[in-house]
Amino acid sequence: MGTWIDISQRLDDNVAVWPGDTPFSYKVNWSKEQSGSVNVGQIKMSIHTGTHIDAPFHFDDDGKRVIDLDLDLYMGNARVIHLPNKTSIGVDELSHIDLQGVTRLLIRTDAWKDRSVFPQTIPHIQPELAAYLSEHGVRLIGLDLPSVDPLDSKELSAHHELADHGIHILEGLVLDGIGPGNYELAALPLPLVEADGSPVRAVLKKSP
Ligand SMILES: Nc1ccccc1C(=O)C[C@H](N)C(=O)O
Ligand SMILES: [Zn+2]
Ligand SMILES: [Zn+2]
Repeated sequence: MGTWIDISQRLDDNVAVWPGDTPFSYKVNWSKEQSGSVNVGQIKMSIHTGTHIDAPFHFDDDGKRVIDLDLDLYMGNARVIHLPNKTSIGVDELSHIDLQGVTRLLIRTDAWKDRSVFPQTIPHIQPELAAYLSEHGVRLIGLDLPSVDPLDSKELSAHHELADHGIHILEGLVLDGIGPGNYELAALPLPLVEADGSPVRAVLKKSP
């Protein structure tokens, strides 16, 4: 036992939230005393808090909602790579890495140091990387960051280019201490019918 490693952010009042977005809250809305039998909780949060996936509807009004996403994207073999101290991540940063057979690519940047505060700047994905990754068969990109674009971006070019190349986005991973290599990943979205994304519980298991 204990072979699955949790790579998700914990969800409590300390979780960092996109500036201006809905704060996270959990409360017992109907206590055992009130109901006579059970504590019944309620959560309120932005979908883009903690470890989550973006559905294309997040940045495209005509894009797929969470319920339309292929679950195979979020379960199966994944490659973890370590790219610390970058200001951005593009083809140059990945040129030394053999992506043969990599469907799910998780990038550990270590750039978000104190996860209780929202970062000021992050290394972003260069939009041109999308075509390169799709040529190599990548269908999911995951990062230990709250976005694939610069935090002040309005165009969200990387989000759009990735989606246009059939690459789905997993954000807010915790990859501290995860060595580069091959793993099994599970990070399933909730069956939210209309949503623009979903919180996930992301876990990794080292492949033999
Ligand atoms: N939560 C937000 C609130 C307001 C404005 C943007 C956002 C985002 O999350 C966008 C971000 N670029 C993203 O990676 O999805
Ligand atoms: Zn998001
Ligand atoms: Zn995003």
